[in-house]
Amino acid sequence: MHTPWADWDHVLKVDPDKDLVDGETFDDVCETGTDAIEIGGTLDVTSDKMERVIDACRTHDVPLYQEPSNPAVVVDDEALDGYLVPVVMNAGDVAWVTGAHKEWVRIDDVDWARTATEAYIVLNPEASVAELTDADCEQDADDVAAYAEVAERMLGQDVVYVEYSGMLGDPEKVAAAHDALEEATLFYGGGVHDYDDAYLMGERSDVVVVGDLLHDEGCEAVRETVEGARDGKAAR
Ligand SMILES: CC(C)=CCC/C(C)=C/CC/C(C)=C/CC/C(C)=C/COP(=O)(O)OP(=O)(O)O
Ligand SMILES: O=P(O)(O)OC[C@@H](O)CO
Ligand SMILES: [Mg+2]
Repeated sequence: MHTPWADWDHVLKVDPDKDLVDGETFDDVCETGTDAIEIGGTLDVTSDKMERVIDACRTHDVPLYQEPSNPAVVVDDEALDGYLVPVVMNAGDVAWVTGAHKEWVRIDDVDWARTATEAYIVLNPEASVAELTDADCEQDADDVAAYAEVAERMLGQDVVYVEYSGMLGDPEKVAAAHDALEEATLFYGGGVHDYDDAYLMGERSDVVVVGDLLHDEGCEAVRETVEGARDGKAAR
């Protein structure tokens, strides 16, 4: 699979279980200027909710990826540019490192040409993803850097994802992950609510991921984060 994310500054994570702001449509979502849409989510995600988002986005030319939270919700749809499958480096339950992945590969016919993984380092203990995966979120900057290096060097990961979902993360820890990587792309997601947050994380990562803001405040707010991520990266 080629690595389109190498050119991205910003990704919008659409939770299929959450509504858009009143009056906004996926046409507006696709016009925010984001570089790609990841259809993700943790709780209550079903494949028909996924399909609804895919159908609403398929007529636009924004790259569209599914980030499946478990094998049962993987949607087989040519409208998807591909799948970005999390591997949770600091999960307390091995199911979220290789267990679910083994089951997916055992029962499904995976399209490896369109499938890549994201080596997640989950750092917000309040996030659903932390609870679901029993993640050990107590990681210092040198721990985070070491996980990033293991992901790239030992596990050959192209994407490392520092996940603070629901809160703005510690910039030092994000920078530590970024400094530990040679070729791999660092995604940062969590609590980005405005231009300044996006700029701050754009300076320390390669791709800024925005999720809840879309559902809480809408597309204009998201547009601000696209600018902030771009400007922060350009200032590096
Ligand atoms: C092997 C396959 C096909 C799937 C398993 C993939 C894995 C390891 C999933 C575990 C991590 C996970 C649940 C990722 C889903 C995307 C994500 C991080 C959603 C954000 O969830 P939160 O923001 O914590 O939840 P809410 O915002 O919904 O409360
Ligand atoms: O919802 P937020 O806090 O923006 O986080 C985005 C993404 O990292 C969630 O997986
Ligand atoms: Mg969330």
